[in-house]
Formats: sequence, structure tokens, C-alpha cells
Amino acid sequence: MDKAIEIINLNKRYSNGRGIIDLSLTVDEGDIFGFLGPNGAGKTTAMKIMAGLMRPDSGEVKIFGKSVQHEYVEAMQHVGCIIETAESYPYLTAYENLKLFARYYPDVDDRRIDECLEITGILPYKHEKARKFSLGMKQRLGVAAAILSRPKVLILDEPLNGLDVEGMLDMRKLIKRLNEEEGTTFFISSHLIHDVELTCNRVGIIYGGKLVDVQYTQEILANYASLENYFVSEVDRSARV
Ligand SMILES: Nc1ncnc2c1ncn2[C@@H]1O[C@H](COP(=O)(O)OP(=O)(O)OP(=O)(O)O)[C@@H](O)[C@H]1O
Repeated sequence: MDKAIEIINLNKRYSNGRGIIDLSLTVDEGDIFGFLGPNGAGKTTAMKIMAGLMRPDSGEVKIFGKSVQHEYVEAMQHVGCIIETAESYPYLTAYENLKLFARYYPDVDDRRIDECLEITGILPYKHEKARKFSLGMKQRLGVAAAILSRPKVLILDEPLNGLDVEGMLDMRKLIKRLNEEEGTTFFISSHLIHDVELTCNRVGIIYGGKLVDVQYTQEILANYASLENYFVSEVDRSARV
């Protein structure tokens, strides 16, 4: 199996001493990887570095073997990201928003735009302005923009944050559909344990800026009653070390 993402000895320390410490992990092609940790654990910091939006103090991130830090254009060629929030232009329609993003990609035509609207379930709202969209629809429009160029890897920061039950179900379905039908690899951060359990096939726990453990969800559930039990026991264990 090909390595989609390699995070290698990543360090980033803010002036207040917080940040991430010697983070290393590998995500295989086809994984839906859940990056699980409480608020302030360091998830967004790691993802900003992965997307090339922030420089690490040391270490690097490779995507399909290309270094985000040293070969940015080549590394990002196969990546779509939504970091922090899915931004759209409120006074433009769903179609107009995607048309604007499509300018970056010479081979994205109107057919592909419709395809992305269909995959994300917003084709019926193609000509409605984004400001009228619910948070869930805005998130899905963000995903539609992120998949326009058919990226092999999607990096999503807290994609379920703030969504209601229906919004969460839609987003989870969308992630699984893209994974199964298009083979898209996902790197998803979340603090929602139950949701990671239902969505991700592999889980990495980050706590206090350090990676505590990485496991397949199936293996965790074979040994623990729930992902939450595993999370608590791993965090306890790391606090004792
Ligand atoms: N620009 C900054 N300057 C100083 N400290 C920062 C900065 N950005 C983040 N931090 C601190 O670094 C730590 C990690 O933050 P980060 O945003 O990566 O965590 P997170 O896991 O994404 O949390 P959340 O779910 O709250 O976004 C936190 O303690 C945070 O307060």
C-alpha cells in the first residue's frame, strides 16, 4: 500500500511554549484517518503545517513522497484542504462559488462542477446564494470546492463541528462515498470521539501536542467497549509515562 501522508518528526513551539512535539505518523492510501484530540491538543497546528500554511520549527510532511516544505507545488497537487472553516462567498450562488475556484484548475469544466454539486448533495441548490445555506450545506459546498480537481487526499479540520445530527450524517456519508467510490484518502481532525469511531478506519490520538497512539478502529473495538474507553485509557497511560 502506498503512503499517502508521512509526518516526520514535526515540531512547532509557539512563544507561550505550546504547540506540537516530535509528531510522526503515516497515513496509507485509502485510509480515513481520524486525528483525535481535545481542544488545544495541537490538531490545527499540525494541519496548518500539512497544508503548507505554517512552517514547522523542524521536521517535514510528505504527501505521496513529495515534501510540503521543500516541494510545495508537487506535494499539494493531489491535496484538497478545509482548514478551520469552509469559506464561501455569501452573495454568490453555489455554482458561482465553484466557478470561481475552478479558475485555478484548467481541466475543471461545468460538467465537473455539476458532478461535485451532485456528489455533495447540493445540485438542487445550484443557483441559490450561499448566504441562505445552512452550516451543513456550507460545509458540503466547501467539500465540493475542495474536490473539484479530484484530489487524492482530503485534509479536513473538524468537518462536523457545529453540525446537527442530520448534517453530521450527510457529511459522514459524503466522506465514506468519496473514500469508496473515488478512493480518496482522508485526514480528519476531530474532538468528537463517537463520530471518529463511526467515520474513521484508523485513529491517532494527540494530547498535549504529542501523539499518544495510532490504531485501527477495528482493533480498538475488539479490545475496548468503545473508542472513548480506549481514548481515556491511552490518555491516562501517557500522563503516567
Ligand atoms: N498563534 C498561536 N500563538 C500561541 N499559541 C497558540 C497559537 N495557536 C495555537 N496556540 C496554542 O497551541 C496549542 C495547540 O493549538 P491548536 O489550535 O493546534 O489545537 P487544536 O487541537 O486544533 O484545538 P482546537 O480544537 O481548540 O482548535 C493550544 O494550546 C493553543 O492555545
